[in-house]
Amino acid sequence: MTADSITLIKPDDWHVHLRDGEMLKQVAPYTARQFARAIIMPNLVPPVTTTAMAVDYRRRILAATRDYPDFQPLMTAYLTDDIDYEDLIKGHQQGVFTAAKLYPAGATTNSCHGVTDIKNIFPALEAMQKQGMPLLVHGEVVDNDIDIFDREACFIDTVLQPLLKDMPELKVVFEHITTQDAADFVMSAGDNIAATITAHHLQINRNDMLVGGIKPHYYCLPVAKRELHRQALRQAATSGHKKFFLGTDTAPHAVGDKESACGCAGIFTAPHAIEHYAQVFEEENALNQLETFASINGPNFYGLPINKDRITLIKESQHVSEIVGNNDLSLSPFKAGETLVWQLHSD
Ligand SMILES: NC(=O)N[C@@H](CC(=O)O)C(=O)O
Ligand SMILES: [Zn+2]
Ligand SMILES: [Zn+2]
Repeated sequence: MTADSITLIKPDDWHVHLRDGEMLKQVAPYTARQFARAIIMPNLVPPVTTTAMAVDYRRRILAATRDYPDFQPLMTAYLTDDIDYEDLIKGHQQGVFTAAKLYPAGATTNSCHGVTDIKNIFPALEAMQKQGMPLLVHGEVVDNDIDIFDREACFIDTVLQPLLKDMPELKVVFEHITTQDAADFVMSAGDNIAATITAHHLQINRNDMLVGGIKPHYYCLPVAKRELHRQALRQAATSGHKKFFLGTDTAPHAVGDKESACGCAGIFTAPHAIEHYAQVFEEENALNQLETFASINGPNFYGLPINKDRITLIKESQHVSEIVGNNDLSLSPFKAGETLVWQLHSD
């Protein structure tokens, strides 16, 4: 390993939105090019709630990534108040569902079919706990009287901690954490609790989104917080601690849906995901921890094998396209128009 080139075990992305239809065809190859496996989020319209739907969706993903035949999508179920938990567990046992996702109803994009009260899904959660099937959570409360910047911290106190009291063995991934509160909570919790951290929450704080004009392409949920939280996330990610791993939460929306009077939440980080992370780790003098975060902690938590392939990143600057896609569907990648330090070497 030299300072201008690093080789890593091929990474996995533990939080990805690939969407469907034309969008799926456009975005999936970016993820498949860099990552061996990806946890596929189920918030389609309609959401992926049954094993049969997941099998179909996986087929469409494999078709969209046929140029990368080794890419493995890992499917998740979207939990609803009336989820059929026998089908859910059967899907897990058959190897279709790797995990299940909890969206509090109304918390984020396409979450209107989400769970209105966690008690409604206790039978499913009890069965998951017994099976060792991970629960992935969008950790924000939705109460109107809770400030948007406090919604993650409030979720810990009012939902997550009580849940873990009732189900102390449940495996939980606290997705896309954005606060020091969440990082501290995960550190102090049992080994059954871990967290994903996005590249954008390591790079931007709320000033980047709001100072000098509103930047709709930096708007996502959970929303970026103040600088001290970004620093806490950088510390957690680069610590090498086994509880933190890579999950981009790449969440593409058409440019017109982002640049709108009521813009959608989600940042499209897939095109240069691993390169964004490499930049952060280098800035923190922690490139030697990148492999642990990107390629080892995730599979260890999920109980999956570590990948055998490797990737190489070279220190060679590159320009991020302003727009990708076509006229019918154009997308703005994270850091559009800017220059990146690292480049994924393609053979
Ligand atoms: N992160 C986001 O801002 N948006 C995600 C949903 C989510 O992960 O909350 C999306 O599906 O667009
Ligand atoms: Zn989310
Ligand atoms: Zn997401």
